[in-house]
Amino acid sequence: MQLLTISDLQTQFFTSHGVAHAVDGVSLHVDKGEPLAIVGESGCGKTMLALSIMRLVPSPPGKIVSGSIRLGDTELLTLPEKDMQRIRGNRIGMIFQEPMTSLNPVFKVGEQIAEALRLHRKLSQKDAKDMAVDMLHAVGIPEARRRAAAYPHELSGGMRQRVVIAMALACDPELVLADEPTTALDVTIQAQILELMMELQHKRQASVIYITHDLGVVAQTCTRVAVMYAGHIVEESPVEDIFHEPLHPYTKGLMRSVPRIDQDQTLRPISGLVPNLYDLPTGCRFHPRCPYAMDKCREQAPELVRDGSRRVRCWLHAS
Ligand SMILES: Nc1ncnc2c1ncn2[C@@H]1O[C@H](COP(=O)(O)OP(=O)(O)OP(=O)(O)O)[C@@H](O)[C@H]1O
Ligand code: NI
Repeated sequence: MQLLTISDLQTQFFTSHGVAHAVDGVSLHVDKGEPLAIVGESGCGKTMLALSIMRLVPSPPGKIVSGSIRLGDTELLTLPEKDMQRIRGNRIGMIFQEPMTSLNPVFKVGEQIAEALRLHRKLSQKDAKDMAVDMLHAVGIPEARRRAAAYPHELSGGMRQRVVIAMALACDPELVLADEPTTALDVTIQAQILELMMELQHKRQASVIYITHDLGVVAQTCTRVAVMYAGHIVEESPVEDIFHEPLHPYTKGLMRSVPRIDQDQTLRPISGLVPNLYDLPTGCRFHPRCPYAMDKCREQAPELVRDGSRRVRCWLHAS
């Protein structure tokens, strides 16, 4: 069953350089209880896709220009702002890279979680406080009752991110948007936080959109992967398929850039740069970096074509 259905979404930035198509005709769905990964290099539109779902695109200069985003039966893009406020933090939880973007430095962490519960779940002061402590305990914070009285700056980065996860999950959201939730943390803490998120996701049957640069990270945790390049989805596949046989040359390049224990440890990033969104190449947006580029790729843009459970935007796979 589909929980989130995005159709032909266009999110653009209007600046003195021109118009950047940050999210350029994205269609994507997430099933109930499913963890979906979105991967791609910096500047491909991953964060703007997530912010579009929350209706938090910085505006101006950004704007959702067209398309549809449905959460269950609710069309989010036409919802009045006050109804959207009831969805944020309640039906949709958010976890960002930097925990301090979600935490208020002047309130105790337990109070911040309790406040969300009072607001969305209409709990009494005491019940909200108790539940906040339970949540801190659930995300593996030791001495949760004592830590609930701490201010964000009194906690380590890893503990702060756990607080953010506790806050994002407190109201039992149907959908969690996690935008590089562990990038700012130590590698060992990263693995712990990831495991914790996935355990909670599984327990609560929440859908998750997990945004990351790192294909390696998604291998064990997600069921499906969407690969973004220059505002487009260029491939979407079940996770086993994408690791076994990536279809798009860009996905192949991303896979090769993942260091593997069983092979040599050298990183082999894709050569060349992500195109400037204000000055896109003709034809396929990846052709200047593509080792398989043909004349056709320079001239005509391929469509995202479905093939069974997979979708790919590449002339090599357009039969
Ligand atoms: N405040 C802004 N003003 C103008 N353009 C912006 C702004 N924020 C984003 N953009 C445009 O949107 C594009 C997509 O940005 P986005 O943050 O979604 O990338 P991303 O894939 O999340 O990258 P990263 O992996 O670095 O987080 C950028 O390349 C840029 O052209
Ligand atoms: Ni981003």
